[in-house]
Amino acid sequence: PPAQPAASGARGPPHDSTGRQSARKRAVTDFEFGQTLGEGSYSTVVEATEKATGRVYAAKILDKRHIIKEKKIKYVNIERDILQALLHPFIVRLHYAFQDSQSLYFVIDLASNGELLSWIRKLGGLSEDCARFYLAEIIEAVEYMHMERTLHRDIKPENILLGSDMHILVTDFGTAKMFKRDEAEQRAYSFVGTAEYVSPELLTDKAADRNSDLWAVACVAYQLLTGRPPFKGSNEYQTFQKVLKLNYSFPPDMPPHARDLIERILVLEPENRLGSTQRGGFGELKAHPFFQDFDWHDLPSRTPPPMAGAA
Ligand SMILES: C[C@@H](Nc1nc2c(c3cc(-c4cn[nH]c4)ccc13)C(=O)N=C/C2=C\CC1CC1)C(C)(C)C
Repeated sequence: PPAQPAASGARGPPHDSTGRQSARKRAVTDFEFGQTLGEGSYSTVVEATEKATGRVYAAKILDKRHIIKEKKIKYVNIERDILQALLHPFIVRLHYAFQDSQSLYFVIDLASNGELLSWIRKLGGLSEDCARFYLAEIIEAVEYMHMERTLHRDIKPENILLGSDMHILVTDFGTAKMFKRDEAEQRAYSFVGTAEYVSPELLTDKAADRNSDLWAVACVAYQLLTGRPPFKGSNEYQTFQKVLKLNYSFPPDMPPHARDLIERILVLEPENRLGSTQRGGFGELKAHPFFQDFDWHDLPSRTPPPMAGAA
């Protein structure tokens, strides 16, 4: 078509042939890549500044040859589809996806305050108020994923990031599972998460469901307060043994309500966990005495408590 006259004023995103509004494609040349933020098993996450706007994002860069060699194409497509489908203030958003000859690029929200794990390690565990606030945000994010028929399957403090406003941003959906609308079976059999957060049923009959994410949330709750996960062996096998035998203990200074909440979730039978699907979901978690007087209304617009260490 003849060159379009330069439109005056701001133009909305161009319309493609079907007239639908389509976000303009981006390319590698639209960005300046900066420091490495994190390394995944098949990816590197780096800072990425969009030249035209100065906006700073995170770019997850995957090496195509490596993905193909390791037969991970399916996981890459799953992650892209799930990131595009999940829209929630506490979940990272995919802004653009493109590729060049050797890499795939996902341009994502930058979580400029890094991984929750770093804060837990730096402070040796959070104050009860901070732990309560961040556990509440994690519960909301996981409850939303489950309502969208998605299992995360690898919830852990490394995958819970903090934005510039210090609210959480859940990430790393490469091993998540999104069930189709009509898919009756809400159990997934193909993946085992990280040893310290994996649920017993995953180790015995490999079947993960929402109650497996719930188990991981309880492990994170324990770690928020104590600075370490409840099940930790000297190697992965030892850790698995501790999980299967429910072999963990609380420090004496564990706040009683927090101990009660975690004890009621770290139960071997998935359906008997507080907050399990069979018991009606996360509502009974939110009603637990640990959250007494906690205001669950509109968490994204609340100011997080100043990050503080356990007393
Ligand atoms: C968990 C992940 N680490 C990370 N993934 C992402 C970060 C991120 C940022 C920092 C950070 C920021 N400031 N200081 C550290 C440290 C680790 C990060 C970010 O900002 N935005 C999106 C991310 C990931 C998007 C992914 C869903 C596609 C691994 C370890 C797998 C690389």
